[in-house]
Amino acid sequence: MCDNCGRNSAENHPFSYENVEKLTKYLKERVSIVPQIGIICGTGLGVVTKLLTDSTIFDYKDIPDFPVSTVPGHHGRLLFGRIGSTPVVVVQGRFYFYEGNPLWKCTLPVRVMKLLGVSTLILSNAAGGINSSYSVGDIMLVRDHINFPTFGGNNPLRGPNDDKFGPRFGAMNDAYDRRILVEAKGVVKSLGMSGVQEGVYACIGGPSFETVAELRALRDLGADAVGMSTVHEVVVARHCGLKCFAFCLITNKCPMEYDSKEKQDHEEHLMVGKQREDDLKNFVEKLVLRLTEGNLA
Ligand SMILES: O=P(O)(O)O[C@@H]1C[C@H](O)[C@@H](CO)O1
Ligand SMILES: Nc1nc2[nH]cnc2c(=O)[nH]1
Repeated sequence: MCDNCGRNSAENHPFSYENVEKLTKYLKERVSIVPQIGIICGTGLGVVTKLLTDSTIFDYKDIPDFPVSTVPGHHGRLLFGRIGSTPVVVVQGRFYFYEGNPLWKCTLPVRVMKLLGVSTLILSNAAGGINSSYSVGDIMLVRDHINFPTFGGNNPLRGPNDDKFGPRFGAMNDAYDRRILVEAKGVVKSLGMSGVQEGVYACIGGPSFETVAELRALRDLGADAVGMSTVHEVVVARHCGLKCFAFCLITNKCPMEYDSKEKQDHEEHLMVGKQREDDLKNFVEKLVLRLTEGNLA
């Protein structure tokens, strides 16, 4: 039984194929673009929306049955448009577990994107740097993740499985598409971008940041960066067969020592995003172009 809504089957569940289809129909009736690539913007990373031409914008509050965002600095918009000639849909404003949302709701936009026609998902986030060689403003290409909420059973796929989206049990050893990662590294090289890393992203539930002991434990378990999002979306995206690529903007160095002067602060994270805006915009633009040209999207 689903402990979020008390239902025993996927039928009529708010995340059921039929209900997501209904929600998607509302959008399809109002926009002619059929998006190929979906982009989820992390905190302070909304600059990607400036790349769009031919755009149609929906506020979440105007889409029937769509959740709304509550986090400061976050828009709540779904944007359709083109980057170059590639049709895309951009989710600007996530839904977080720490806001009190069940994980199926946090990940609803992923299923909506799937039914809109998306085949590849680009996800971004703001994250704290755990790896001691990382600096504020670095970009980390995600090789893999550690999904801590799932260790405790908090998985967005918990509850009745809707086979129309994907199987009950799904592999996650190929969560991040290797070929897209290679292309992304090619883009970094061609743009001459500095401060780019590759590593493992760990997700904790938030909203409180980590203690020093927690950060040391994360480091010892193999995490290079830590945040509060992305992994749930990747789980749901892989379940319904979307290819995934993710990157983090390292907005702060995590305080690994008790006398550390580093302090995690949401407002500062937003500012770091602003400082790296141009690089991030160019990176996403070139990546989308390359994926389209190489038939990888
Ligand atoms: O959407 P992301 O993962 O970028 O958001 C992170 C996690 C918190 O919402 C916030 C903390 O500054 O940024
Ligand atoms: N959990 C977590 N999320 C972040 N988002 C941006 N920085 C951080 C951080 O240091 N920890």
